[in-house]
Amino acid sequence: MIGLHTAAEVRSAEEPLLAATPPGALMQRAAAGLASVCVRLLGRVYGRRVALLVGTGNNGGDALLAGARLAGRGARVTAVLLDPGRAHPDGLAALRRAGGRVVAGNGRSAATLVSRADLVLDGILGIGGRGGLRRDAADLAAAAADGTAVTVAVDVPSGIDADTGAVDGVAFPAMHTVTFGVVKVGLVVGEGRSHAGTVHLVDIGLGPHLPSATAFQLTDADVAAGLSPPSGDDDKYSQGVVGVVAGSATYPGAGVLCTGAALRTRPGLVRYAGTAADGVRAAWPEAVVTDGRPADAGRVQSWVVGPGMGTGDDARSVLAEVLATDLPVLVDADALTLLAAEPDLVRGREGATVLTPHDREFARFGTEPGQDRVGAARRLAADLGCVVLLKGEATVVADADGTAFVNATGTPWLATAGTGDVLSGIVGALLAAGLPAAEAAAAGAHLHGRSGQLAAQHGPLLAGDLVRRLPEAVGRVRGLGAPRLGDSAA
Ligand SMILES: NC(=O)C1=CN([C@@H]2O[C@H](COP(=O)(O)OP(=O)(O)OC[C@H]3O[C@@H](n4cnc5c(N)ncnc54)[C@H](O)[C@@H]3O)[C@@H](O)[C@H]2O)[C@@H](O)CC1
Ligand SMILES: Nc1ncnc2c1ncn2[C@@H]1O[C@H](COP(=O)(O)OP(=O)(O)O)[C@@H](O)[C@H]1O
Ligand SMILES: [K+]
Repeated sequence: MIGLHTAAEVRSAEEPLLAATPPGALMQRAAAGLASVCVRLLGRVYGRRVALLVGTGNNGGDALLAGARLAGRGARVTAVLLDPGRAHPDGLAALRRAGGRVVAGNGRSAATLVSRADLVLDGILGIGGRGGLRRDAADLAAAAADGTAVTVAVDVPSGIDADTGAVDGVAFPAMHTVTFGVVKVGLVVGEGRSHAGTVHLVDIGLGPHLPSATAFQLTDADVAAGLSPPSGDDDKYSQGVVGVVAGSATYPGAGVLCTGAALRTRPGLVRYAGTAADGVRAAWPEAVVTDGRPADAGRVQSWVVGPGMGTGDDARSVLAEVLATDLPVLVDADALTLLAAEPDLVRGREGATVLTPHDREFARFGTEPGQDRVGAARRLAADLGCVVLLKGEATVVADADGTAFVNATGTPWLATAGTGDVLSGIVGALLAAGLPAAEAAAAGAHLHGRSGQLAAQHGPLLAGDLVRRLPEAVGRVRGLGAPRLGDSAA
């Protein structure tokens, strides 16, 4: 698991480390790591044009010291100072000693220089930044975006909120972010994620001083740990039986996709109850199907309720029936609309409840998610005593105790009808397999994203493609690679 940290957590870890290291040593570690990523990105350093955007804080100091290292290897480095009287003195001196040039950042010539550079290093603001970029800085960020340079943010893209990823106005558009000590939450979620590009982590020794993280990103290995294959003692029941209430006579597709996703994630047994029974039976002969109520379906270890089932009285009574059990229940789509009108249906449930809203469904519970998506998911989770999975480019999962996960997988091609129904089936299967609810939701989002990446390798994907690629996604996450003809079934 990758811990995601806030600026305050970084500051608290820096304090003892700064006290225990010689003055300037930490910044030199950061600058060395930063320069080495820049060297890799440039390939050849000698003669390349490097522009440093330098603000008034230590973030600008990092850029200047890294620039000095690049100048020492023959790069033509120019520092563009946003506030020439307040640039980091040691950094400035080092750059000058290495033969770098310095210009003021408020003229047209500075913008031209930036637009013609091979590499632009953004050292305007780091974790001390507040709010969006001011005029001069915003013009330079625009020049970098319009030019052909590789754009690299120092620690965080200037103008993003390091804790939330929120952008107030303009922020630096980085292709790469070289971040120090820990991955900041704001680099992987919301607008911060798209401004950060590829994140490179440079170890500066913060580890022993860091408080435990409360937000995490799962890796393939973390997800694989929850996906152990069946043992010789297992039978179709012991793997966890999923109950699906989804789709309707008018919209059978949601039932078909959700049931298929549950089957393909953990093919023990899936029971379906609902009015799309004929469609589900035809698509998935492996499922046990009834057109009756959930109670008629037989025993299950988790329920998935909501996709395409409608919001009428019958749907409401089915939702209430499922929520009255003490089993884990995933509530999605139409069931979320019903629940938003009666949130007490989930407060105080004995079994876990996972809500999987997209932004519009989330807003039905009272407030828009806004730019702090982790905070918004945490607040709703705490209010309702549920796990909240807030969908998006980076899906966020929050547990009622504040533990959060930000998903690292996926592709914008997932923005197509029915992919949410597939996610519900995947998470339902993981809940039935016994994973704790927040982990099931986070692992489900991870697998869903991996399946999306596989399905989108050669172009657009449909929700059904996601279902088909799920076994391969599970195999890849477990490190098994793509199966070849002749491989043994074991
Ligand atoms: N403390 C340390 O020893 C280390 C710090 N590091 C670097 O230091 C950075 C943090 O440095 P600082 O605390 O100096 O903070 P910053 O470098 O983020 O700069 C803060 C300064 O910018 C001004 N400012 C804030 N918002 C602004 C805005 N919207 N427009 C214009 N000016 C604004 C503030 O008044 C303050 O003077 C980290 O992000 C990292 O890059 C690294 O070198 C590692 C070691
Ligand atoms: N731009 C995007 N980038 C990555 N994933 C996305 C994007 N837009 C949507 N998704 C994902 O696609 C799925 C869409 O779910 P949802 O909106 O419920 O669709 P539906 O109701 O049609 O099934 C979610 O898992 C969401 O995270
Ligand atoms: K920066």
